[in-house]
Amino acid sequence: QPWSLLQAPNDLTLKLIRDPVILSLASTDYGHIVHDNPFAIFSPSSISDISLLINFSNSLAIPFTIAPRGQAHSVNGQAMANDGVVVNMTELNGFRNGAGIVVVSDGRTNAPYADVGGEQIWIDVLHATLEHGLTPLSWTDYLFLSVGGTLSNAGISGQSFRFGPQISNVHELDVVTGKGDLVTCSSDNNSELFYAVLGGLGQFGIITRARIALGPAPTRVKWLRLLYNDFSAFSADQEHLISFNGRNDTIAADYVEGFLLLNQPPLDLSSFPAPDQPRVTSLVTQYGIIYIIELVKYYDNSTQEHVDEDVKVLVEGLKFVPTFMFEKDASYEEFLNRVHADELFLTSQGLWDVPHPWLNLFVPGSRISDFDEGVFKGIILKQNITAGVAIIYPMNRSKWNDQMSAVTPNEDVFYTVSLLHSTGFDKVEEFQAQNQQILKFCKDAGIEIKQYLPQNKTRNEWIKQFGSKWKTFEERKNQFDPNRILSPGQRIFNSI
Ligand SMILES: Cc1cc2nc3c(=O)[nH]c(=O)nc-3n(C[C@H](O)[C@H](O)[C@H](O)COP(=O)(O)OP(=O)(O)OC[C@H]3O[C@@H](n4cnc5c(N)ncnc54)[C@H](O)[C@@H]3O)c2cc1C
Repeated sequence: QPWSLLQAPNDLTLKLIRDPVILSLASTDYGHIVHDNPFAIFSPSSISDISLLINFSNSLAIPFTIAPRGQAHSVNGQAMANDGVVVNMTELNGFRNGAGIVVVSDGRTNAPYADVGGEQIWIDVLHATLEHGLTPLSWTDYLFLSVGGTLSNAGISGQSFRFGPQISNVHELDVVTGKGDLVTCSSDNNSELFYAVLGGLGQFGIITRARIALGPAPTRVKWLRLLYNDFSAFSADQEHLISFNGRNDTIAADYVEGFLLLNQPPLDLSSFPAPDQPRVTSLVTQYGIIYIIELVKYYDNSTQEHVDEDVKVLVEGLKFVPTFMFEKDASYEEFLNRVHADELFLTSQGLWDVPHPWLNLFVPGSRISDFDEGVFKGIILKQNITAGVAIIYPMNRSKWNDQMSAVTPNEDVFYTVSLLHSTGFDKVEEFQAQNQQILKFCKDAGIEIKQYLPQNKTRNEWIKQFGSKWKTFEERKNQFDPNRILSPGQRIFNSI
């Protein structure tokens, strides 16, 4: 009943924007595929404004839906609210009435942390913590994402094998629940809400502050790429690299990811040194598909002396194609913020704000070779549409906490596979059809994948996605958002 909003108390009405231009901005996202029109945008100037809005919705006979919008870097309308209200979280930052970013370190006894507003973006968290010689431990590849947005999913990158996803690096949260209560929660205090919200797809409450674990910041990185023509050697080496974790942290890599290089236009080799590009091209042409391990070792003044030796030990015995190892040295920030350079370039070419029919999957380690055969070498290589950026790397399930809402395959090692397509508006359906084909292949082959940043449509698909966690997920919804008003764009409790 969105029109009831027009009878909202004055102090709320003033912050509800119905300007058509602003409304249209909130009806799109990084995917440019789904367009849900909100009734209004809400510009909170304090955290209690969010409580007021939720309380008002709950007071109505038919409540309206509410979607917190971080950076809207979702690709399937997850931060939209059709005929509901989109909360522009960024306003909390603008008015400086949110939690801001406060770094706490007494330098001696307690482990350092940062108290960060849910609306803050990770690049700002990085800058604020680096000023203290500190850094969060777990990252996403791209840093212009909001803290509330990534914690509602998991927040994964090449550091996850070692430190777990970002949701495993949070000590405490402030959350405005779907009942309008502002609650502080942690693993010891209101733990049900804490675990619900982490990976909870925005279903239980709006994160207004997160206490993030920090560690000493390195200053520089050794950044390596190793090329493989054989998938089993590639995946065995990736799994070998992530197995150092916990066994020998001094020589363990700090980041392990992987990419595909496919013999499909456009073959972008700009990240390889110019003199090497011809021989990389020959390799790709010869094999059709090349797998790349991307590996990083951090260092600083105190470890500079032996970092080269550490890297040598790390790559010893790895089975990449001889001489196809590329190494560079970069600052820690340049490495972490690497995707921003691509963003600036793509924006300058008009290729950033285009449709993104992405598919992100978690694949059980025991079936990753079948996935390679059926999907990479099968569906993707054989079809005549370009793969975009294809990422693949393993993670250790032991670093995930099963009490949290986030779901993973039920194996010690599982892989994230991200097919990050960007395309013209006329080609979206072709990519969506390919994504469906991949999901069908997994189903038919009995590969028990989980979607990351899930895009399920039916209730049954959601039940399957959450598996044994579905019952708890549903109970938590009843407990914290009984009127089912939060984040309707995920299409979970309003699915068909
Ligand atoms: C270029 C690019 C690179 C990416 N790389 C990675 C990566 O390496 N690793 C990774 O894990 N992800 C990655 N992502 C995905 C990204 O983490 C998610 O899409 C995330 O949701 C984006 O954050 P956001 O602030 O844009 O969230 P939004 O899209 O604004 O919101 C996402 C969901 O969270 C809800 N939400 C937003 N704020 C809050 C809050 N404060 N409290 C509760 N719920 C909230 C929304 O209602 C919505 O349902 C990438 C995305 C892009 C576009």
